[in-house]
Amino acid sequence: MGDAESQLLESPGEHSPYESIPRETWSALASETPLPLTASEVQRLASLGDPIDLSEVDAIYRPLSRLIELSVEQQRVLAQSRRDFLHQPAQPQPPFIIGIAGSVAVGKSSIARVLQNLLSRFPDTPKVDLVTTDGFLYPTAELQRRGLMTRKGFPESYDREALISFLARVKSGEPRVEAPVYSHVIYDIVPDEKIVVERPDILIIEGINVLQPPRVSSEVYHPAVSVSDYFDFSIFIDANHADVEQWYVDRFLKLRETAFSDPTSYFKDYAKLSDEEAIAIAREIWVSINLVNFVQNIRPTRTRADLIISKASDHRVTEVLLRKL
Ligand SMILES: Nc1ncnc2c1ncn2[C@@H]1O[C@H](COP(=O)(O)OP(=O)(O)OP(=O)(O)O)[C@@H](O)[C@H]1O
Ligand SMILES: CC(C)(CO)[C@@H](O)C(=O)NCCC(=O)O
Repeated sequence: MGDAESQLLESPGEHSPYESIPRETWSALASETPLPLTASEVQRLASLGDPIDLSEVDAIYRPLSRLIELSVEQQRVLAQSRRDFLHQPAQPQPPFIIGIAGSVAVGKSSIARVLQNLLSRFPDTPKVDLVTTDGFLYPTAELQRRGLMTRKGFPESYDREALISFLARVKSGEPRVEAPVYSHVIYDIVPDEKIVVERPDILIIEGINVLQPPRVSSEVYHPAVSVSDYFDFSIFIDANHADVEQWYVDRFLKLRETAFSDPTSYFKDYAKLSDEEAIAIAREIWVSINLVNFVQNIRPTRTRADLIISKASDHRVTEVLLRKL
């Protein structure tokens, strides 16, 4: 996409496909949003250990859960009208699929877990499953075979066909679909561990690659499917990349005290590093791998999302861009 084209898409204005909703306007919606958080739900959310401040959950993510529920309700009404028109019998509603994209360490998993909780409070969608695309990375042995160990997270490091087949099976209403599981501790796919998806009302799929366009070879267009073809709603989490680098380094330091100290950890040698050494290594990995991937492959997918959430350096949401209907 050329510079002028992406600017047109991203800057709010009459030709932009997005409307910009500043924080104050968005958070004011909380007072009109049903299902205020009860004391026990606040406790349940807090006990999950997610870093998102509970006042932020209430002000930003609770209105977002309502906005998403509106789409779920509308989709069910439309599906019923279509079946009536086509004289088809009633059928179970396939899962509503939400994609969450954004840089490594931008906070996708934290937001996804909070949304999973909030969405499951609505009577129409009690069963909300969450899957991360990390599980669809090729196992380390395969990445090594393909010479991709320094390209983890880049489009070619994922088994895209397996991911698309997983989504196709979930969307077609298969009763039981399995996804592989990735561990940040062993830095690899966990052998014999699977996450099982059994006809949820909503599936949230979170990962840096979920809005990647279909892969086309050479200049020739040919039929291709993209992961996002299965999405009913998509979200891009955006932040200044210098802030994300800091979050990445902070998480690396935290992991050094916890996961990296595990003797099975791929990074167990990092547990012995001084703060300064660990920070230097984290920055080096960030600059040479994750930042390059962000600039080349992740940020360009921003304007494929239905909703773009912008976060400030303290993780507070500053603006929401919503695709116009
Ligand atoms: N709202 C928040 N408030 C404070 N800290 C946060 C918030 N969201 C995320 N973080 C912190 O930022 C870091 C990255 O968050 P998280 O692991 O959720 O990101 P991610 O986008 O899922 O990353 P990856 O793609 O690498 O799995 C973590 O250290 C997390 O604790
Ligand atoms: C697993 C991914 C690709 C995405 O979560 C990421 O966390 C990652 O491992 N990136 C590779 C470089 C690094 O170790 O940060």
